[in-house]
Amino acid sequence: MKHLFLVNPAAGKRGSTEALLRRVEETFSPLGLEHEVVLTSSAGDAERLARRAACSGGPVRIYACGGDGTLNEVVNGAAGYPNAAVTNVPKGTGNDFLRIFGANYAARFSDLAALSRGPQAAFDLMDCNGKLGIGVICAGVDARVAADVHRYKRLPLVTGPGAYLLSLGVNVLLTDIARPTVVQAGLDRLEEETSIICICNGRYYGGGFMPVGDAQPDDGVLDMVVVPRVSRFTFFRLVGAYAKGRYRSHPEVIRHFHGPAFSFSSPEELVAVIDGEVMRAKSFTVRISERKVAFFYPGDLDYRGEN
Ligand SMILES: Nc1ncnc2c1ncn2[C@@H]1O[C@H](COP(=O)(O)OP(=O)(O)OP(=O)(O)O)[C@@H](O)[C@H]1O
Repeated sequence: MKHLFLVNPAAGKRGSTEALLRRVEETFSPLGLEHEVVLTSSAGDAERLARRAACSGGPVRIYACGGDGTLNEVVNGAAGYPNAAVTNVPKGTGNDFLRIFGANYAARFSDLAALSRGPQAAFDLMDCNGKLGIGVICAGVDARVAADVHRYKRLPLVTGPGAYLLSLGVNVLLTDIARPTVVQAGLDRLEEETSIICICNGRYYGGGFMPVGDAQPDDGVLDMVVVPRVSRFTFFRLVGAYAKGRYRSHPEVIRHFHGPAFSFSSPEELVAVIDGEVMRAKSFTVRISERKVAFFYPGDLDYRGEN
C-alpha cells in the first residue's frame, strides 16, 4: 500500500505546509510505510495527480492536504477506482466535509498514524453538470456570498473575515436575494423565485451551516432544501433554524426533498458552489453519480451523526 500526500501550499496558514511535511516524515518513516509527498503548483494539479496514482492500479491511500477545494479535486481524480481511497488532512480555512465526523474532527484527521490504519467507507458522490462533489452544493444567495468572498479576498487591505462581511453586505443587504428559477425534484416542479437551493450528500457548508442533519453520504440518495423569495426580515429570522437543520419546523418556507436527482435553471446565470468551488451556468442537473469514492478516517470516529 502506498500513501500519497497531495499538499496544497496555498491552503491554510503560513508555515502550515512545512509543519505538515515534518509530521508526515516523523510519522511514516519510523513505520516503514511507502509514502510520497507532492506539493500542488496550481488549481487542477491535485485532481491530475490523484487520477494518475489511481490509474496506476496499485493500492493507494491519497491524503488531500488542504481545505474542501483540495478534497474535491482529489475526489474528482480518484472516484471510481477500487484500488484508491481518499481522505482529507485539514489544512484549509474551512474543512466543512470533515464536520460529519463530529466536533473533534480537526484534531483526529490531523493524527496521520490513526488515519493511515483507519477503516474506509464507500461514499456517494454528486454529479453536478459533469463535476463531482462529495459534500454540499448551494446555489442561492449563500452561493453568491461564498463566490464573492473569493473575489473580495483579492482586494488590497481586505482580510478573510472582512471579505466575508463585505460579501454578506453586498449580496444580502444591497442586492435582491432571490432569483427566478425552475426547480425539479422528482414529480415536483417549483416555478418561482428562490433565495436558497442547497443539495446535501454531506451535511455541512459555509463554515458550519447544517441544513439537513440526517443527510448521509452513503445512503444512495440526496437531500435538497429550497427557500423561496422571503423578506429580509424573514431571512434573518429563520437563518438560524436553517443552519441548524430545523426544516421540519418551517415546512412552508424551508422545503425539503429527498431523491436521487434534482435540477434547477434560470433565465439568468446562476452561481453554484460545490465543495466551496464556484460554477456558473443557467441550468444545473445534480444526480447521484455511478462512481463512488472510498473514504478513510480515524477508526474511533463515525460519520453517521446523531440522527
Ligand atoms: N499551488 C497552488 N497555488 C494556488 N492555488 C492552488 C494551488 N494548489 C491548489 N490550489 C487551489 O486552491 C484552492 C483553495 O484550496 P482549498 O479549498 O483546499 O483551501 P481553502 O480555500 O483554504 O479551504 P476551504 O475551501 O475549505 O475554505 C483550490 O481551488 C485549489 O484548486
